[in-house]
Amino acid sequence: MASRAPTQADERTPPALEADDVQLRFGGIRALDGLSLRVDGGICAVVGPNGAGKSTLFNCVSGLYRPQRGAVRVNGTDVLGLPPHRISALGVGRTFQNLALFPRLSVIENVLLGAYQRHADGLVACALHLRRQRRHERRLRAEAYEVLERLELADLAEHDASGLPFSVLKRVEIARALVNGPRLLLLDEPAAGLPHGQVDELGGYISAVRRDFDVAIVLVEHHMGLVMSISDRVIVLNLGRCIAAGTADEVSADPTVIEAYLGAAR
Ligand SMILES: Nc1ncnc2c1ncn2[C@@H]1O[C@H](COP(=O)(O)OP(=O)(O)OP(=O)(O)O)[C@@H](O)[C@H]1O
Repeated sequence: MASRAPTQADERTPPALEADDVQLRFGGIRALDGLSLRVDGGICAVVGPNGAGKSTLFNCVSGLYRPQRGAVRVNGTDVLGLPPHRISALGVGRTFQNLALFPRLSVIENVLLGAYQRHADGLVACALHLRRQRRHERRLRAEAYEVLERLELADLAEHDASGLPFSVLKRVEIARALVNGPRLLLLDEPAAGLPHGQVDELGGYISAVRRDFDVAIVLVEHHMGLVMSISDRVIVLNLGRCIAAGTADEVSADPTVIEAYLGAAR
């Protein structure tokens, strides 16, 4: 495909995600050590050896951790110090390394939990206005159902999460992360625990979500086959810093990256 010169609109669009000199220490451990990176859109993989700071980065972006220094911007808005539900309302959805679904709730109830997250600061007001609350609940349920339909999961809406295949639960978790219409979706190791044969299918699914929901996706992933096949860009972290960024081919040929992985394996 021929490349085109960036337009003025492109230049004005803030990055989907930007981290600027972020530092987060746990006691003597520097989990993020002056991390800076920029994600403009598409599918961007964040990779790196164990302990590089990948999950810590996600936890800072989604408001679970608060760095001691630096800035994190989502679509140009500074999110540091905001609580998770405010960040969710600003258009950030995420999944977790270990499935965070409630097995005894139905698929749609699990997805609804994602929608309630956006309204966390309005719950008391809702409780005081029950009729309005019921209308509100119906609207959220309709939104959740629509996401399930778009992800071809609507047939399972009333099914308990328990008993569903692991690969389906992964999709339900993605549905929950999409219910608030995020502009940035963080996927934490989506391939973890999947048999090898199902990883390609998951890759196709993530690419379809990116297209159909018009959302920028950042994924932390150890499965290099998945990273190489779906990522527009790859960012490599080591020891809490960004050591390389580029296409999958560029970073996999980068001597600094090879050394970081070999060093971690020694
Ligand atoms: N809550 C915490 N308390 C103390 N140390 C932590 C905490 N969270 C992360 N760390 C430490 O911060 C560093 C970065 O951890 P992080 O989980 O972000 O790495 P990662 O790149 O996601 O690793 P992995 O690929 O193994 O999941 C590690 O040394 C880890 O032990």
